[in-house]
Amino acid sequence: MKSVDAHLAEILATVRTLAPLELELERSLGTTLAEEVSAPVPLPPFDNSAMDGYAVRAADVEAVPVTLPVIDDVAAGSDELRAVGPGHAVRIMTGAPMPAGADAVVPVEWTDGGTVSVTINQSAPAGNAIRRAGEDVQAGEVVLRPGTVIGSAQLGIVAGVGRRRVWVRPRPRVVVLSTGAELVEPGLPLRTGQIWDSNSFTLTAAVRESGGDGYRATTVGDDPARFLEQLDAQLVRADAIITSGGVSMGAYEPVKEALSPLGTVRFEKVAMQPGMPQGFGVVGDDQVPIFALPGNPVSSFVSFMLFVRPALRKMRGLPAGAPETVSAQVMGSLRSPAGRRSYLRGVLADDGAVTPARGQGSHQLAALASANALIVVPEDVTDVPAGASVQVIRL
Ligand SMILES: Nc1nc2c(c(=O)[nH]1)N[C@H]1C(S)=C(S)[C@@H](COP(=O)(O)OP(=O)(O)OC[C@H]3O[C@@H](n4cnc5c(N)ncnc54)[C@H](O)[C@@H]3O)O[C@H]1N2
Ligand code: MOO
Repeated sequence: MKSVDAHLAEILATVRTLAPLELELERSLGTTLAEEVSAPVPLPPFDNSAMDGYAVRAADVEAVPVTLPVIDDVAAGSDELRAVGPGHAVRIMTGAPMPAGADAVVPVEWTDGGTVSVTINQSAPAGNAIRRAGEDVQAGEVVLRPGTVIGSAQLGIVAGVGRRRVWVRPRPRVVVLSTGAELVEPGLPLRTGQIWDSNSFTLTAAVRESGGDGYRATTVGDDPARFLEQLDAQLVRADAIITSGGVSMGAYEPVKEALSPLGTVRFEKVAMQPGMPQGFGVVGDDQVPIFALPGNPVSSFVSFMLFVRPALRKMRGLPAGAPETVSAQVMGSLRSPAGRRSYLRGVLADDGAVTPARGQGSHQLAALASANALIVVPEDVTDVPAGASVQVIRL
């Protein structure tokens, strides 16, 4: 059997980092920056007031109380400014440019709030409540480097330096296609032998959580020809395809039957539990990577975490490898098949104790939903006693 590490290595060697493109700022959330972004001007661009109050000469408010004439009113955005002469005050708002001559701002709370003249009750030292030009960023300074994932604050600074469009590696578009004649859309009634399709929802959501744009395609039954038609229709909008089901040893395995003859997708047994049957390869003229995951709900989810998620990171231009693990102490005994690496579901507490979930079957989706960690049991270990130290992957 192929090892988990060898399978991941093959996947990472096959998938390519997506080419950069220039996107409108609004569409760049969750993408990876592919250029250096710098500020064309200093930020703030000019000295300005940090508070609503009065711009004065500090020397004029050393002895208080003092009453000064208010010679002007400046709001943020004002561009016609009168200089503040000795003994004068200018009413000023937060963000408004400092008028020439003034070297301090007295907050309105320290005054009587007058508009013709103002009585100041507390001294303000030179520089008080002034935000200097370039205090955030100098002109020409780099604010974001390539490889940065654009979140809300990063999107904000791109706008803040005046950019409308930005070069990024896009979020990978991933089409999720589940197969199985027994599958029914949630919301519709079940007949004997049917189950509601959950995998396509789980996997599409997992794509989104992993920084991709997941598209859930219509489920296909057990007919390989129908599967190929649907795959063909979806390829135009996909940077990667995920299928679920139809990859093991049964009589109706549409994914395996449809893809094996192409010669570009391999179906193998990977030494893990759950998730042993795996298909991976490329399809179509553009050699789109395809992950043919096993149909059991826990198996497809675990396969996604181990293989698809790192691949999506590589496509996004981010460092990619096996999921990180942390040490934990297991609160019950565990069993694992010899020669296979197990990923058992557990609840990891803040104190580093991990409690195995009640159901460890590949079909026990509720137990997966109750878990927040996968407990990793190495290939050469078959019994883990309660209290042992284990490695876990946080979900
Ligand atoms: N004789 C053997 N039988 C099986 C083997 C084997 O090695 N020899 N492997 C088992 C393992 S391990 C797995 S995992 C499954 C993988 O099966 P398939 O990928 O072919 O998936 P299906 O047969 O279509 O379905 C398996 C199971 O999962 C349910 N399912 C499928 N799709 C969905 C979905 N979208 N939402 C919810 N549940 C789904 C399906 O009803 C089946 O119960 O094969 C074992 N058998
Ligand atoms: O390997 Mo299967 O994925 O255990 O249920």
